[in-house]
Amino acid sequence: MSDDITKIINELHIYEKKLLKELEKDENITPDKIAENTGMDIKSVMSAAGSLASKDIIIMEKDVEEHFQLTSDGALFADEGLPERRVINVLKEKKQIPMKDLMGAAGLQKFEVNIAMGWLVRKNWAKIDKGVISITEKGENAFNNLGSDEELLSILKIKHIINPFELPNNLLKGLNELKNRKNLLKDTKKVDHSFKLTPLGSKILETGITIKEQATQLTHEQLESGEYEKLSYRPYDINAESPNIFPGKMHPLRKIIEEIRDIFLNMGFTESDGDILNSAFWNFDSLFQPQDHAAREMQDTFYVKNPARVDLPDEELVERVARTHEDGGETSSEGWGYKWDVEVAKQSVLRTHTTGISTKYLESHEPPFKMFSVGRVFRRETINYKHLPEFHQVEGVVAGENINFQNLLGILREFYKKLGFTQVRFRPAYFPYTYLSIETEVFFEEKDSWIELGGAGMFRPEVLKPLGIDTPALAFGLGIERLAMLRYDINDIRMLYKSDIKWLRELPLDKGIKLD
Ligand SMILES: N[C@@H](Cc1ccccc1)C(=O)O
Repeated sequence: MSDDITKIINELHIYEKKLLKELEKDENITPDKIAENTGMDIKSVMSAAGSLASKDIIIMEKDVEEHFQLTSDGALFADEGLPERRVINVLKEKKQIPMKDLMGAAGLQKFEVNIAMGWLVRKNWAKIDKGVISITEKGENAFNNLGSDEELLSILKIKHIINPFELPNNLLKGLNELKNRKNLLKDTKKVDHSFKLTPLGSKILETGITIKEQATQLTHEQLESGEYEKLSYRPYDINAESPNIFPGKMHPLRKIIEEIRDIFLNMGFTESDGDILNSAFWNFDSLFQPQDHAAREMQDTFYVKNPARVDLPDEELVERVARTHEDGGETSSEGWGYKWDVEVAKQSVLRTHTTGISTKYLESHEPPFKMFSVGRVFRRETINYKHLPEFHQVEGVVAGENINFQNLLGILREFYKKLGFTQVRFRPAYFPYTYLSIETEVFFEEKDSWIELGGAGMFRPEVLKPLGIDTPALAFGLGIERLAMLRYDINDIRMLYKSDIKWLRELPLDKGIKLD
């Protein structure tokens, strides 16, 4: 216990100690007096007191004192008498006054007439009948006797301010009567604080507190001379509550993109990128996607008006691609058997996938290589909880003599495993540019379902040959937003783009399955 007390004392702020010392000298000391004695300002006294109270060392008591003063109407009535009194003074002799003569007869101001009549009747000092006011017996008696309200009024006239607790009962009655009248009194409330030691507080004082100046900021000299060793320091309460701080951090989508980049870089891939504004040639034609393919339709693809056409690469390459579309060119394929149109290939589009980056890379690099790329893609989708017209893909291509379908499955499995998804499966799919083609799905336990995350396959010779590649090449293009939704447990893809500050602040970025 005494250990605890010492600990509490050690953690007291110097202002708290000063306040306690003052209380030790005089247990009825006021906050103002403490401020005066210690040289602290009153705010510091009150906050030290608040802090002591929160630690149960003192109790803060609040005394609210109410005082009453006269308003200007009140002061007028105190000087001249209440309006009904002034009427009685005249009625005592006249016995009756016609109502219309009241103002002149009793010397009332206009606003006092109604007040006088009201209270004459309420106090039963007069009766009104057919426009004539006549005095009652009670009124006769009142002539010589001041009411308690009037007595209080005359006291207020001299004292100006009174505290109800100081009044005897009869005057308290008078106060209540005056309070019931409109506009005669105003009250002011004064709050006084007083401090009482709790048993813990008394114990602390018994143990004894010493006030030593404490070092708050060390100077270079104090450190150098070793003086810091002799200074006294106030210990910190490391369990004290602290405000929440929300430092800047990476956006969750950016975070997962960075993770994905790390994974591929660590797997020995080279990063590449491409333009968002692309020619249909790179986006579609280089991928052996026929010019009447459904994916090229206006309702799926954003065609750009300005520039409406994009320059094509060198003519020989274009020619090789054209021939492959028409009759298979140098490949053993028969092609699509239609007349290829260079104008269609020149159309400018917002890339619908990142696979065009891979064909461009294949065209300008010699295998063997492993390339990946992360980028935004655009499709004409109606916005809903699952779809956005722009999203991210991670694209990859691996080309070399011995590259095969097994390698593709292995790379995909490895990639998802590193991201924390261990159950991956592949389903047959179709893309015009790959054979074999697959869709990859990962199993998401919390939803107990398989979720489709992207396409992959072995590039067809119709793609590779015109680009000058003679080795096999595997390729994949995987959605990133869906992975982010699984990782951060959100059901609506829009959350990733909404800048919901509460969600962003509270989301733990390291959430997710731990990597090995
Ligand atoms: N480009 C395809 C994915 C894919 C990439 C590479 C090979 C096969 C498929 C898509 O957008 O879904």
